[in-house]
Amino acid sequence: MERSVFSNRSDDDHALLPPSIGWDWHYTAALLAASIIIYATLSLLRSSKSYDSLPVANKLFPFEPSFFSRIRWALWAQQIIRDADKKAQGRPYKLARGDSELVILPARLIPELNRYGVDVLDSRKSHAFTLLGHLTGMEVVEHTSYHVRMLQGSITPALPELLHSMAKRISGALKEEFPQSDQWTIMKPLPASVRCFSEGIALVLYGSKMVENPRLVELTYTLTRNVFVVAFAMRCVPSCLNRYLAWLLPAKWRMHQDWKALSDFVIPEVQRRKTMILEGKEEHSPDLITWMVQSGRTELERDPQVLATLCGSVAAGSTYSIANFVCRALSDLTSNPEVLKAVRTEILAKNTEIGGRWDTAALADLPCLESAMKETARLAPGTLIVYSRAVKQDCVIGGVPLKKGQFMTVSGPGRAMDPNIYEDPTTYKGLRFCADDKIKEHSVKPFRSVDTDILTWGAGKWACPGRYIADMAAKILLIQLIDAYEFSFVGGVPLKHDAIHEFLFFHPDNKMQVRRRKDAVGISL
Ligand code: HEM
Repeated sequence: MERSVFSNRSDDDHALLPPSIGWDWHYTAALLAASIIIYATLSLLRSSKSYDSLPVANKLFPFEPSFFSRIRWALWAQQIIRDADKKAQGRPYKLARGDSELVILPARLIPELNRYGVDVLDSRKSHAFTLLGHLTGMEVVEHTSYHVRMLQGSITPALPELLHSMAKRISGALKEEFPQSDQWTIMKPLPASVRCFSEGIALVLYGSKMVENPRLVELTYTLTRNVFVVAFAMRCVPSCLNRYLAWLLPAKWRMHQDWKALSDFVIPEVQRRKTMILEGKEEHSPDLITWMVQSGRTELERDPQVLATLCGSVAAGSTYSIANFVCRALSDLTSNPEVLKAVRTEILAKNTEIGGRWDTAALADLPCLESAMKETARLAPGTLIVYSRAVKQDCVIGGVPLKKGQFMTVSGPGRAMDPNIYEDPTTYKGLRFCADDKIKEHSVKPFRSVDTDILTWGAGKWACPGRYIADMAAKILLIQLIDAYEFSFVGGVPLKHDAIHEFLFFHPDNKMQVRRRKDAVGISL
């Protein structure tokens, strides 16, 4: 009997096998059916293990693969949360985000939530999870809040001292990045604003000497951009694959280079400042590195690599957030010329009153600008879900059982668009907070304060620790832009905000027209 050169089986052996066993569609169909049954059973078992009976948003049927929730959330988060809030009518529900099922609690429970410590509801773990810390190089924020403590306890009180040096850097960048012509010029406001704020943030992070290095300032925004590209793209991919697929992204490689470059700047500087302290030659400089070097108590807080990573993570949380906010505020003011006029009149009057000598008290005394900023933040917050926490211990909040390992959060629009709190909530009313009957109530709740109705900064002990910096930096840019420029939309078409996952943003490619105002007084802070 002749044998195939490729096989050592005889033809008789083949005769014993069922014909074309590998490709028979019956077997394929049986395999598929078995997989579906196993998957459905596992899904049902998983959902039967659920400890609550909360309705689930963004899931079409109980055993829908989570990949579909992921993609829908990445593309249509605004619509999903709006519909879910409407259906829930202030009751808790769950949101299938694809990476996990988040329990969405109503904002009225925030006072009760605030009573729990980080051992029960952990913001750090939640931030690291949301921004894929293991892929973006920011995993360390899960283990320490040293940078948060320094921002709250050292940088914020030093802001009056930082005002003029920050204003100088932002104003210098403004002249470079915004057109100087009095003819209408088309430009992209987001990248221009990002560069302005990177100057201010780099000053806060590294101090007045290091900020002179343009590459370090550039890293403040390129690292941020790459971190977010990696996080946004990989949030669309099942968790088990993202560790590998991330390497297909050019942004991931660029991000690695940026982290390395940042460490090369920061680590020697940390060592230098440590040596100065040992030699009793401590320098006074109100910046994050100086304070972190001076105050580190634990091994982690003294580790130069950790300090470099914490600086990078603060940059990631700040530059684009402020720039997005300011561009949305400008776009809202451009759509509402009567509000812009009131804000401009107020700024010019204040400038005259103080003889052009701006300080933090003057910045805090602009009720029309405050109101316009609050209204922009109310309608287009940086993120649709706020107060996100990882549950570290079983607990019951507002009658809802939360289990260790779950994530909980609060819907921002659910509160900020509530018609019981805001009249005509979907309409932009830039001066709503400084109207005669509201000004008293709102003067004690300025833009920078934690306001559990608008939730711009989250709430509680772990609300945004950079809000005072953001408020000051945003006002420095807005005041100068509003004095010096007129704005209009290209083709007269107003700009909308974009969203990816829960993040709302002003698209970097959005264009606006600007021209210098002939009667600008040239405010300089
Ligand atoms: C308009 C600009 C900004 C907005 C809308 C914003 C908003 C937020 C929100 C909603 C949170 C989460 C709070 C929570 O979990 O309850 C947060 C966290 C944070 N923000 Fe901001 N932020 C802005 C600017 C800044 C700036 C300028 C800095 C620093 C200079 C900063 C640093 C941080 C940090 C470090 C955290 C994490 C806090 C933690 O781990 O607990 N942010 N921010």
